[in-house]
Amino acid sequence: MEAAAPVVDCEYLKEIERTRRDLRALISNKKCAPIMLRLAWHDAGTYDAKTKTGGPNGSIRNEEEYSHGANNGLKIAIDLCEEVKSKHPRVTYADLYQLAGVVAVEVTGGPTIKFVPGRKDSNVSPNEGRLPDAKQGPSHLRDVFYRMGLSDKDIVALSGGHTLGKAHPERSGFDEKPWTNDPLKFDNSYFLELLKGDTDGLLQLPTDKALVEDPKFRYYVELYAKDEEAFFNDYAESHKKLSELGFTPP
Ligand SMILES: C=CC1=C(C)/C(=C/c2[nH]c(Cc3[nH]c(Cc4[nH]c(OC(C)(C)C)c(C)c4C=C)c(C)c3CCC(=O)O)c(CCC(=O)O)c2C)NC1=O
Ligand SMILES: [Fe+3]
Repeated sequence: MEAAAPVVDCEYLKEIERTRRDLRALISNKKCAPIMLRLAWHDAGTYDAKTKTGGPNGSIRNEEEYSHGANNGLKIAIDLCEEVKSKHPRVTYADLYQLAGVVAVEVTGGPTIKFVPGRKDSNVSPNEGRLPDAKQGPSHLRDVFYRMGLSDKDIVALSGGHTLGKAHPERSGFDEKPWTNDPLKFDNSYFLELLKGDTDGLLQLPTDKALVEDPKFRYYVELYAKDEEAFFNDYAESHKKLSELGFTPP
């Protein structure tokens, strides 16, 4: 059942700013920026541009969806967001999760991303299998991200979000390793590590390695490794695009 879109009036905008402040405190105090960023992507990354289904609509809060294999561990982030939601009930889950992703990037030193509120919640969860499979390569990445309506540049820029966090064997089966030496600092070090190749103690998924194997992807990896400002600008643009898939700002 589709809920109504929120009325984005002056009061809603003030509530969004109060929510942003609470998210800044929560994410800083609990050092949970990586999992909050992953939650925001996993809600948005189900979008299908052809059928206009899925996308940033808060549906990941439903057990049917957070129980999907690719979402293992995200109930932790959903429960942390519930603490904020209970203080700001007017804010939709769809807006809350995307605002959490924007704040997660900001508090770890990444680019400021302009947040446009107004997403409506949906209780309809897409079937499992819309998020990319980390064990595959370039053509799979293109299949999944093109389905969302995103580009090669978006794929590489968004993968740079792996500058934060680490894998957890009990969630994805990968070794408990970060991608970079400072998993709580948002910077372009992920791309420098990709070009270095394997380093003991650091993680590179097959989909990460795909970015240096494919010449079109590699062009952007080399650009972002040498120019952090170019990465920040492109990341901010791709992050906003992903967080607004299927959403027409009021
Ligand atoms: C491009 C393909 C891609 C794949 C296949 C992917 C897969 C992937 N991402 C992460 C963790 C993971 N992912 C991310 C940001 C992230 N993830 C993501 O891919 C999507 C959503 C499309 C799959 C995007 C587009 C972004 C962008 C910012 C963070 C911050 C963390 C660390 C979380 C933590 O520390 O708990 C894991 C380990 C989960 C765990 O064990 O806790 C895996 C298997 N990430 C990818 O980029
Ligand atoms: Fe990821």
